[in-house]
Amino acid sequence: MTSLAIAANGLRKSYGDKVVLDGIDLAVPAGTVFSLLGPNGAGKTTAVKILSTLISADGGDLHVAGHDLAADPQAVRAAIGVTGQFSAVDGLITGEENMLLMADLHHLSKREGRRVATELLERFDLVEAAKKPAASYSGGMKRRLDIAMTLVGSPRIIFLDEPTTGLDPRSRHNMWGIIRELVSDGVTVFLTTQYLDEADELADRIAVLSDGKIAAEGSADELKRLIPGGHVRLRFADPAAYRSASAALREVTRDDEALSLQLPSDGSQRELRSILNWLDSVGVEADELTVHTPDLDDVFFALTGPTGSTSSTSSTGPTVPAAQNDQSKETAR
Ligand SMILES: Nc1ncnc2c1ncn2[C@@H]1O[C@H](COP(=O)(O)OP(=O)(O)OP(=O)(O)O)[C@@H](O)[C@H]1O
Repeated sequence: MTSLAIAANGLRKSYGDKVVLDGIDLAVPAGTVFSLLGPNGAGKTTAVKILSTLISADGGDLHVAGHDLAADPQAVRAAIGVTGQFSAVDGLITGEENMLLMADLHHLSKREGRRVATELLERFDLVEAAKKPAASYSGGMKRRLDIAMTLVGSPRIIFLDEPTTGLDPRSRHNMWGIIRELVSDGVTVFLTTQYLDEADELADRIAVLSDGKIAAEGSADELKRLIPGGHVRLRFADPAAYRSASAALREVTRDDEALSLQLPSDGSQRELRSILNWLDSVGVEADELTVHTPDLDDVFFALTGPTGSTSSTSSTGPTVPAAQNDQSKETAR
């Protein structure tokens, strides 16, 4: 038994001759947030539907909550919750009735069902609205109710398919708080989203799906380092220090007005140390050093561009004297 909540090896799915998932591998450690990113139609929902037993895969060795998806889908279903584009909320009945219905589906006793419903309605700030028809709820309230309903069965793994699409910024932030709380309770969250800032905020690991394959996978920081564009900016207050630094550094981008120099860098600890050592060795002190990494938008566009996967790995080190620029490209964390 592994500590992976979700493990997929060679997950395949086609519709007719359209290959949607072309043998992808996923490994989601228990108690973490994993985000599957991809453009429209990339296959995110298909992956969620397969892993949550709603549809079957064409191939692959798939385990969720330690159970083989093909051999024991019932056990998988008992361990998971799914919320997302296909909402389970019934608008004709009240929020409370929706919750109690869910409790019935999970075979909770009347008394236990009431207790769980009350607790979750409180937790999701739905007490005031509990006796009103769910159709009258705002988008954010409906999403909260949807997640509350999912939690009635105390799932250890939750699939959230684009949980904040269409929500206003405040509701999105509320939802992020809810997701963080779930994870702090030990729940594993499999999140699909088109919002890169959402993956950046929440996910421990992110996989970018493109053309049926995982184009890249890693933490948000690791992914940002995959593409060129990261740099370190050195700013000087003293024009003389600026001049000596720019004379000594080769291939930097100079900004004579701002007295700043820009060096290509992946922002890793090793590179920063190398830059700092070099500044010390030439006796120059910068007044400000800032690290600029590409954001996830840059990564997303580079990996899922119009021509498909164009993964490129930056091998540009800081432009420090060659003798000191000997660090490998492994990440510092
Ligand atoms: N039942 C189906 N029959 C045929 N094709 C399908 C079916 N379901 C999905 N597809 C196709 O599979 C591809 C992946 O769809 P999917 O809904 O998984 O993408 P997605 O990444 O979730 O997209 P979005 O962000 O738009 O929700 C799309 O090209 C879609 O048209």
